[in-house]
Amino acid sequence: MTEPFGARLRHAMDERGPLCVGIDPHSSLLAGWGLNDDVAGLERFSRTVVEALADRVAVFKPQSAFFERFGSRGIAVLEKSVQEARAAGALVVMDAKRGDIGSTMAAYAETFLRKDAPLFSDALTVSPYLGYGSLKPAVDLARESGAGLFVLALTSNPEGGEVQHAVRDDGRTVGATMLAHLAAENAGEEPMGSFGAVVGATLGDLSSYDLDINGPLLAPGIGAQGATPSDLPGVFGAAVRNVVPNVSRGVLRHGPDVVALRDASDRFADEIRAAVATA
Ligand SMILES: O=c1ccn([C@@H]2O[C@H](COP(=O)(O)O)[C@@H](O)[C@H]2O)c(=O)[nH]1
Repeated sequence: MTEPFGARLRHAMDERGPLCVGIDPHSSLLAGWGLNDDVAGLERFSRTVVEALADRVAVFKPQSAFFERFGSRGIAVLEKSVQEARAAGALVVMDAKRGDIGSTMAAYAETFLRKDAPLFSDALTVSPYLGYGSLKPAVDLARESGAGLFVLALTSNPEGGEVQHAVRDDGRTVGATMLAHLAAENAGEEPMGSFGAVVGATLGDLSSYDLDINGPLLAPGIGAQGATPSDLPGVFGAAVRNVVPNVSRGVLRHGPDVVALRDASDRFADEIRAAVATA
């Protein structure tokens, strides 16, 4: 029986630190690496990132969009990247942000969370904005497979607030409601539950939100979006121990040189460790 994602993630964070590096093959990055904006360039880029960093980061987060734009051949590269990263000992959070009515959500869950699926990943990002309950098939299959979910709660982009800060009839914001659903999923789990939230590192003081969901908080926004590791304690308060900070372009722009990629990743990892230690 596979250990649940929350436990596997906690061990990986304790061993390697919490940094999550994104695999985001933007066309501008491919160009910056001297690669063509084609499937061969995509493959070279992804393989280089995995080979350079799989022994040191806790988590990779491939951004599915950058692979999907090449159609079936791009998806084949994504499959290979996921499998190589997992085989090398890193956890993989697939950033595909799926969300749909429950019956379709079940098919998305089969795609990423069924143990024998070609794109099986340790966790998947999902959108709850068709209603949290629509995610139930993914929650159920994740539990069965020992996988996890990261539910968009308070996203890093400035436009997110019009939906996520909207106040409901019960006085809670939509984002707070998502956090409360996740706290319920994770109740009683040790060392932490497998159902995480996406909460942007860019958002400033979030002390009006209860981030204590007994699960991981995936925090994009460091680097290219302007947040820094030293912002983390101020944004997350006591919940910072459960934060998995994501950096994509901030690391990837240092490629294709493997040593430079490792140095950039190690620098972010050290700064994050120091910031969390002060909290
Ligand atoms: O709220 C969110 C949710 C997801 N993302 C994703 O994270 C990375 C961030 O990349 P950077 O290059 O470090 O800015 C990217 O894949 C986004 O789709 C996010 O930024 N914010």
